[in-house]
Amino acid sequence: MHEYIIKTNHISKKFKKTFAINDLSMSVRKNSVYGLLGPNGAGKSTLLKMITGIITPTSGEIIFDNHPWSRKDLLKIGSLIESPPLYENLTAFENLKVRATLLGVSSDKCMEVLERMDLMDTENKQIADFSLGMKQRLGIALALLNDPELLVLDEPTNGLDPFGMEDLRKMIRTFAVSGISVIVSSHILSEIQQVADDIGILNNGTLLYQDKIDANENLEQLFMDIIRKERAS
Ligand SMILES: Nc1ncnc2c1ncn2[C@@H]1O[C@H](COP(=O)(O)OP(=O)(O)OP(=O)(O)O)[C@@H](O)[C@H]1O
Repeated sequence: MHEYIIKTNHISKKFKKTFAINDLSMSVRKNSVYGLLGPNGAGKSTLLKMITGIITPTSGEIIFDNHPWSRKDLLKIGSLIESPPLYENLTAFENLKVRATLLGVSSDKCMEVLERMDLMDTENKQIADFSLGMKQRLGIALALLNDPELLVLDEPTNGLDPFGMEDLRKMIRTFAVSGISVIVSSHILSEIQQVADDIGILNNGTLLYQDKIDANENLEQLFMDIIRKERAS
């Protein structure tokens, strides 16, 4: 079995004259949670949009499961980037059913992902009556419909209260143990510390650090040191 679900080899993304991502090489281990950290504007969303095919790299290569990334790999990649694409006038189940029909996936699968995201009792509730936390979880349920091998979550806890954050953290951990690798971005260090196996620290489009993280590490100190050093150079 190959060790990495995704690797980027020297990828860059240039918008007009500026590089949002500059010569970035990262490796995400299979069945792990990779926490992508970086201050606002560091390039986190740009990187995740390249992995999920929303934008194309200006240069470099993305390797998915040991072969060059192609659009058909999107069938194995689930994502929640920015806000979840939900129809406010439909129920949770109906929202799932729309995507399931497109993917040729059964109604049973819709129920399975609802259960997995702890939304069983809300299947007939309209999205307009959903809390932000429920919407985020439904967004992830949508991303799970095609049984992805990689789940990409861009700041999924944004705007959630501490309970909502904790719920989501627990769910993210269950993905890694059930064979779904996860990339999750955040600028909240404690969030990432509690959920990630590995971290990458991004600043100004450059990956400054990538390594395993354990619960005892002072991530805040590490993050501040790395970013300060970079800003001083
Ligand atoms: N479509 C675009 N056109 C021009 N510049 C862009 C575009 N998308 C992103 N950028 C620029 O690229 C840089 C990185 O932005 P990006 O949104 O990837 O950062 P981020 O780390 O996700 O930030 P945040 O934490 O604030 O969401 C920023 O300077 C941003 O202004």
